[in-house]
Amino acid sequence: MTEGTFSRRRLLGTATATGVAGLAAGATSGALGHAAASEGGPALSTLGSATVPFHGTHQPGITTPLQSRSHLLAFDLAEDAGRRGAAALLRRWSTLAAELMAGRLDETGTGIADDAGPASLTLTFGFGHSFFDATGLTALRPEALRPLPAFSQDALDEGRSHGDLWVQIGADDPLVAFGALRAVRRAAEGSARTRWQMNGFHRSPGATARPMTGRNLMGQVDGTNNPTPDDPDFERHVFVPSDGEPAWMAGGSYAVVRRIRMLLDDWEGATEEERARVLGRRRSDGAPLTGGDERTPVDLEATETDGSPVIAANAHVRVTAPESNGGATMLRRSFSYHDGEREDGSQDAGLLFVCWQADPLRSFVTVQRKLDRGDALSAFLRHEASGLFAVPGGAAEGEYVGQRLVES
Ligand SMILES: C=CC1=C(C)c2cc3[nH]c(cc4nc(cc5[nH]c(cc1n2)c(C)c5CCC(=O)O)C(CCC(=O)O)=C4C)c(C)c3C=C
Ligand SMILES: [Fe+2]
Repeated sequence: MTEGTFSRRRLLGTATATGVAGLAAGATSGALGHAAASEGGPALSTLGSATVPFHGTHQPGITTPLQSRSHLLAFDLAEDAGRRGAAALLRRWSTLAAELMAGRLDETGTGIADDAGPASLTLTFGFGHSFFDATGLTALRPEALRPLPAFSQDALDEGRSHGDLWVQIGADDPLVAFGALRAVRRAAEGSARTRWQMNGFHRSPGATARPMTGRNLMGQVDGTNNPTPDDPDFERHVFVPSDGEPAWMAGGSYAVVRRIRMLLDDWEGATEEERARVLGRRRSDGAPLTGGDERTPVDLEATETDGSPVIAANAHVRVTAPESNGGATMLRRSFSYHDGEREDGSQDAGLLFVCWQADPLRSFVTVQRKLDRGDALSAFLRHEASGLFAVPGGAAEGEYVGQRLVES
């Protein structure tokens, strides 16, 4: 993370955080950012002033610490847009993203984010399976983008699934995120129409007494066993290598997006023991049932005195562990959502599950197939929408995202 230069604003400090592991640093700086407004000028806290670079090997919003607000959007190209229209749109979006992420928020043209800093704003762009037919680029569609298989527990709403283009917006301020959303939509006018939009949230930096892994709406500590950028195999698991196929995906990654509703009344009606057994970890502090604290590795071999496994055969952490899936690994970067009440009075709430990997067949599909066959947590979940997107590598200075594809 770097600091941008703001001639119009006074910065109160700096924030440094890189990668998912940097969440703690971001949270701490946010907490310190309550310093009062200085006389004669608006107070821009370290939370507001934090910037994430747009240009680089990888797109932002993948290893960036989770922000507290997100908008996920899919677009379908206008019928007459074609490859040329798509290229022009990607150029407009990239210019916009670079400006907004650097803190030039007046570029939204809306006034919504006036007075705010970029608040770790990120914009990430991807291509769905249908993009390639719509633009005549079918020959360049990656093998890895073939549609996900149907899973027995899927109840997918097609209107809220898939799409030619995908945009992920994240920011630590809701007005900044919404301003970016309006600007992204406006730039698409005439070239693409919104297919679906989902709005997510996560804990605000500084909201906890000490930086810690966030919780989902089931109250579980979620994200503990994510790979981190310091892991020697992190790049290999998450990003397409520089000599990978197709060449335009070098430095890119594949995002699987699933809208997973939680049956919160059922979950909250279960005992604490049952909830722990379902996951294989204690809900209170995220520690594995085999002992230690949140960071202690789960011991999948441990048995009770009667010989039964401490971590049940269908416990979520056993079913999803790389050891149970031939090493399959993904980076989970999910947001919670809440869209009010359903007709039956239950909450329309759950997880906008987003995971990142170099090979979705090897990672997400392998694990989801196993979950589909027998995962205790699945009884409390409903998979309602799905998308798979090829997210190209980051743009170099002077380049736009996806240029290597649409100009090849
Ligand atoms: C196909 C992949 C996965 C889906 C879908 C999924 C849904 C899902 N998970 C939780 C809550 C937790 N998951 C946890 C661990 C975990 N989950 C997956 C994969 C999927 N989860 C993996 C690969 C792992 C890590 C396994 C390991 O190596 O130990 C945890 C435990 C804490 C953690 O490590 O993050 C929780 C909690 C929900 C609520 C959910 C759907 C809504
Ligand atoms: Fe999980």
